[in-house]
Amino acid sequence: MTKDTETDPSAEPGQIETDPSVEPGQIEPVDLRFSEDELADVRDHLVSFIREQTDAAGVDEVVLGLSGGIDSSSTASLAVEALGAENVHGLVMPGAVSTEENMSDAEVLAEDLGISFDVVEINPFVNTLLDTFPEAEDDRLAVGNARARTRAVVNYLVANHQGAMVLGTGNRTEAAIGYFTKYGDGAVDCHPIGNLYKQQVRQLARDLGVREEFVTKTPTAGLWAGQTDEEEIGMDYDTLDAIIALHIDGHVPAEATARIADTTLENVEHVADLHAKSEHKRQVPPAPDPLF
Ligand SMILES: Nc1ncnc2c1ncn2[C@@H]1O[C@H](COP(=O)(O)OP(=O)(O)OC[C@H]2O[C@@H]([n+]3cccc(C(=O)O)c3)[C@H](O)[C@@H]2O)[C@@H](O)[C@H]1O
Ligand SMILES: Nc1ncnc2c1ncn2[C@@H]1O[C@H](COP(=O)(O)OP(=O)(O)OP(=O)(O)O)[C@@H](O)[C@H]1O
Ligand SMILES: [Mg+2]
Repeated sequence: MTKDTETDPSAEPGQIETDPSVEPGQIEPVDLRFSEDELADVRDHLVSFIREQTDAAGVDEVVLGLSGGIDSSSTASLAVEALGAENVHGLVMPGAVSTEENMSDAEVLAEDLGISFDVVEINPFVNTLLDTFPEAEDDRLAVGNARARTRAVVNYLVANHQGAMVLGTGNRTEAAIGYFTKYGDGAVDCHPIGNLYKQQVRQLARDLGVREEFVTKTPTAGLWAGQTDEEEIGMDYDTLDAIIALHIDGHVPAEATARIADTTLENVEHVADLHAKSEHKRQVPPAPDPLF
């Protein structure tokens, strides 16, 4: 969408900085970023949320998986602000398809934050599963989800043993379309950034001082070799954010959403379909109403 500086208050100089990822002349995305004051309030709010959650659970510590990606980097940074570095523990869990770059970035992030971390190789666990069910070996989704669920087992082993909570790293964009593994990366005690769209996560990450190369790297679930979120979902995150904010959360009709987001009606309908089909992932598993 091209910005109308006459009518768009967010385009006024000084209020919101230009997104450095947008090249001059490139179409600007629907801008969901906070103003400076809003961002400061949101950051405080998320830090307070982590304190409230740990207080309510009666724990001092949190653990979380560190993937080298922006979601875990931002969540870990918020946790350090909320609880202090000594109360945050990272788990770096390489598997058969993790890249060395991401795994070493995860360690760099932990070192930047001054938090303790373990490196846990998940291959032996996943291989044991595949030795038992060799017929699943070529099913990249089933195996990829097993990787995500193995990481959840490790998170909870450490959290139980240390008397800690497991912090989730899910954001609003992923939640809205069910882009997470049920009982994998979705198996956590709370999601501090769970109501932020991806572009707001990027904005917060920069504000928290996360390294720019971590903020701008291509998001990947890392479930199979070469996987990227945007390729699997079929559109870029800025478009996805816009469709979710306008159509799913804002109830703007589909055709108006396509116009405002400068995208196709097919993309809007695809996102609406993903949203509807993933409702079960955002709910507690159902049981029949009691008859008596
Ligand atoms: N209506 C319904 N009510 C109750 N259950 C329903 C259901 N529809 C499907 N199911 C069940 O749900 C299960 C399928 O869900 P699930 O096992 O999660 O699997 P599924 O959603 O098929 O795959 C996970 C997706 O999340 C992506 N992901 C995973 C992990 C991390 C990230 C990331 O961003 O980093 C992304 C991954 O790339 C993939 O696209 C099946 O058991 C299916 O039968
Ligand atoms: N190799 C890994 N080691 C430890 N944790 C992991 C690993 N891969 C995934 N995770 C956990 O699963 C979460 C979900 O992955 P997801 O890709 O959505 O987030 P991210 O990697 O932090 O950010 P991005 O979306 O930019 O890739 C991660 O934030 C992290 O907590
Ligand atoms: Mg990732």
